[in-house]
Amino acid sequence: MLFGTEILTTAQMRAIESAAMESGEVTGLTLMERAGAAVAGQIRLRWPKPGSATILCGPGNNGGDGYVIARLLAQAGWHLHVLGVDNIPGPDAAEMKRRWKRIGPIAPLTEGELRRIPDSDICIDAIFGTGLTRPPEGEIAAVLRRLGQMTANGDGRPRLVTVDCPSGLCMDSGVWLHSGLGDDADPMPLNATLTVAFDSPKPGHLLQRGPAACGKLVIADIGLRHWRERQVDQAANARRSPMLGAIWPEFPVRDSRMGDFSTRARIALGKGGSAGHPAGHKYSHGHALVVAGPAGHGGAARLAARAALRGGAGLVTLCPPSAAMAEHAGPPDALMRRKLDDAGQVRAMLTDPRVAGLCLGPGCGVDRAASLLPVVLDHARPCVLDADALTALAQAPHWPEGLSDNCVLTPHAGEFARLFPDLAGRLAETPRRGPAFSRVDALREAARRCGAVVLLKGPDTVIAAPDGQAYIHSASDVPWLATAGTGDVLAGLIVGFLARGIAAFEAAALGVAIHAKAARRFGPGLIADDLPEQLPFLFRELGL
Ligand SMILES: NC(=O)C1=CN([C@@H]2O[C@H](COP(=O)(O)OP(=O)(O)OC[C@H]3O[C@@H](n4cnc5c(N)ncnc54)[C@H](OP(=O)(O)O)[C@@H]3O)[C@@H](O)[C@H]2O)[C@H](O)CC1
Ligand SMILES: [K+]
Repeated sequence: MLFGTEILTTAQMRAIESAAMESGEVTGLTLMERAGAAVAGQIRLRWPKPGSATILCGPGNNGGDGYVIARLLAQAGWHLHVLGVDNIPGPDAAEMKRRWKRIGPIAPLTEGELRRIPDSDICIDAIFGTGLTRPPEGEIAAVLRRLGQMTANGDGRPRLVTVDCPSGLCMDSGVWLHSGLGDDADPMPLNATLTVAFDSPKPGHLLQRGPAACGKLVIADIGLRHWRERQVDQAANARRSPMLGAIWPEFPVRDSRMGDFSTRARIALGKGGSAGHPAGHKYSHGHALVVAGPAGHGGAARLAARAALRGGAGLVTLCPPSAAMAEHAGPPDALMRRKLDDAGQVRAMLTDPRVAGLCLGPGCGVDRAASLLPVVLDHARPCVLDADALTALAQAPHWPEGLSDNCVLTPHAGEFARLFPDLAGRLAETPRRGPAFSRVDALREAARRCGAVVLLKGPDTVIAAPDGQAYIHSASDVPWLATAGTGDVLAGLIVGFLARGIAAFEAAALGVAIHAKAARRFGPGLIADDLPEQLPFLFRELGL
């Protein structure tokens, strides 16, 4: 299943590029010309009136792209300053450098030179691309630092455009590589207006610092689709490289092999939802249980239950302890209530085969979650474990054993650190070499260890299944989603989808995407209560 597009690691990208060139059907020079033309084209699209540009060219093929851009912008009437490394790069970049030299000079790529030349309308960073393996140091680090200072105000002048990626960012993880020599030796994080990347997004464009560093991300087609599909399929068939996808609902679909988001959502929800059961009974749409906690803490579970209802579960029952029943007396009237005081009562409820999903955690209290958890896990019913259930799980004697792949864990960073302290520790280390340990690496390992689907929440949510399949969902454009209670809504939405019969990995992915879409649709000022109310409109817009 692909929502929108695949994500390629830098190693996969290199392999695809090599396969294309080895086929003899396309040369490296042609690919470089297409890459440079794509960037020059995007610049001219945004700034149609020729202006002034400073182009910084590094020692490898990223620098080669920079020389192509220089030639094409010069031909379009732009006034240019080109700075480059005094080396003999690989043959393609060397040829592009020669072609540029017939048009204009190359000044040394030094901080002093960058200070000397007058400010331009745009600076183009073609220093490092996917070939970066270690932190920039010395003169290049100083250049990058100066570039960061010059373009710190993302909307001011000069604007920063990066070729393939911001230089210094590890494209497999989205973190800046550090020399360990201190701030003055390390480049300042870049803050681009536009990044034009080639063929496919890389994890670093979407994870951690990537979205802020890249600015607007454009993926340019440079004619590698044929080789990409072949390589990705071969790797998947050989089970060498499990799929890493982007859930990118707003992103235009590149080519016909991939369904767009609404098509995928229609297929998934149609399977278990009303489209699949035209004369469906409420139980055929699934019965979800949402466990609530002690009196005074009922809001979180009610939010989750409301989201499960709006998400399309046929029936949702909220299960508070007897002492808290009274506080759940209000709307929605569609919500059933049933008291649940001990593990024996959960066991009795779960003997009903119509219970197709259970949500444990939001507002539950750690002790109560811990007392109910063994029975929930014993029944291996599709479930979402969130919030207090995750804290209880981390303290459980047999953790990380006992889960199954129809279970979704939805930790935020703190809960993830309690569940997988070693993985959280590795993520927190200062990255000194690329490829740095990424959130995708961490989540794949977490899901493999515990045998469940794990979803790490954040502006760059990562979801992984025990077989290694993973998604990145980038929601850096909806910062207003990070507000109290939105996680409870997400847990409820996923359990609603589980109850509809959707498999855990897909239910988690759909839940994350629809949750963010609802926030995007509502806009700033959103509170968690608003999210479920957006769902009917969204489903209608998606044609569900
Ligand atoms: N994807 C495609 O199909 C195409 C990509 N293109 C462009 O090519 C780059 C990748 O080019 P590559 O030459 O592999 O890598 P870079 O240009 O990013 O950099 C490699 C050179 O930089 C040196 N390097 C790496 N890290 C450092 C550092 N910290 N300090 C100094 N120098 C560094 C590296 O040297 P090594 O010693 O490590 O070998 C290389 O000399 C891609 O991003 C696209 O822009 C094609 O143009 C079109 C097809
Ligand atoms: K770059």
